[in-house]
Amino acid sequence: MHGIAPPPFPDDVPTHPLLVVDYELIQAGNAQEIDKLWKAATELGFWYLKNHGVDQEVEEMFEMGAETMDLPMSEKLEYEQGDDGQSFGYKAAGTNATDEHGSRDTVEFLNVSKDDTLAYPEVAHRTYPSTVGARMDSTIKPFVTKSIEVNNTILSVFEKKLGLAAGTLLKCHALEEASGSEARCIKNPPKREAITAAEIAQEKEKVALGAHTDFGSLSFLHNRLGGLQVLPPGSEGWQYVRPLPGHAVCNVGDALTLFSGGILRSNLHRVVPPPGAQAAYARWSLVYFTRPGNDVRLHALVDESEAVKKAVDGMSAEERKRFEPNATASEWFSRRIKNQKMKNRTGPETWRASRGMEHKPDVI
Ligand SMILES: O=C(O)CCC(=O)C(=O)O
Ligand SMILES: [Fe+2]
Repeated sequence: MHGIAPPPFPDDVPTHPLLVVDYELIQAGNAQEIDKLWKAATELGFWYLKNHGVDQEVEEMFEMGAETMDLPMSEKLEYEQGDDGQSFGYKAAGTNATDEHGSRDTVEFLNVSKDDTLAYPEVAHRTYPSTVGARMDSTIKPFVTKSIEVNNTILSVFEKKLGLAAGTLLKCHALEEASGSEARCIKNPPKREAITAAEIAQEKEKVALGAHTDFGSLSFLHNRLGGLQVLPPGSEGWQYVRPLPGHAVCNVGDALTLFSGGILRSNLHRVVPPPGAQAAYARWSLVYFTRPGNDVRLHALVDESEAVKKAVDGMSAEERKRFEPNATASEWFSRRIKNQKMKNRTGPETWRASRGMEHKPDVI
């Protein structure tokens, strides 16, 4: 982020191309662009988003993240995530499992709640390090507000495409309702040496953030260095997503997969160290997660949409059960958060209990 500019993403590393969606055209209701977004969201569940207009806010959020991670560890730990099954606060590196064997993640991050941001200076859920309060009004609120706008625009496209009445999905993500929605700033520390294409091919790189699907509805992600990988449907191997300047990476999470009866795809992804010479640099990323209101029940909206009903009717009985998890958004979320924590681990079963809508639950 600071100092010398990192080298570019290497050319000899295979990447998975994502469709590029133009946010301005989506806003303007351009039918062709809406079809492209729909294709991306239903086939891979990931796409690039350009012309989203949040660049300045993203830069400032990265500054806030760097200021926070530079605080003494003792201060950061005062604001560590609690045991309440919510993810807000600071997470130290190595505190989550990345797989069922208990390998540890290498990322530290700071999660700032949407509710705390909008309520500030009142406290909705919890307090944060001094660096957060100092930038709540100038940096965090503008980022959160604009990200919500972008994600809500996309939600309303999905709503229409699924044949749901206007406002059905937006109501599940009402601004004034308490939710797990949050901004996350992530730091993965640098490696001493470059990671070669041969090592990448042999999958020798250490996983920084284990294979997962996102818990909520929509993720609006900004990164600069490589490291994000997707496991495309039908593929056996992980593939890098190349960061493109000015382009966010957006993806669908479990809640939308559940609401849509699997029509919208919540795809597996993970983070490994950046490839090639980029590995010697700290990797920063920033996400805004839109998640349903805490009390919203997660289930396929079969009574509200013919398309969703048809999708669910076409499933095996076993598959259909996965789409009736009998959980509210907050129950779904806290189960996943708690069971990935190393300190709650009793064995492989703990990590397995953290799984969501992954199509290959065992992959790492
Ligand atoms: O850092 C990234 O590129 C992705 C982060 C991610 O997948 C997450 O925080 O859920
Ligand atoms: Fe993710």
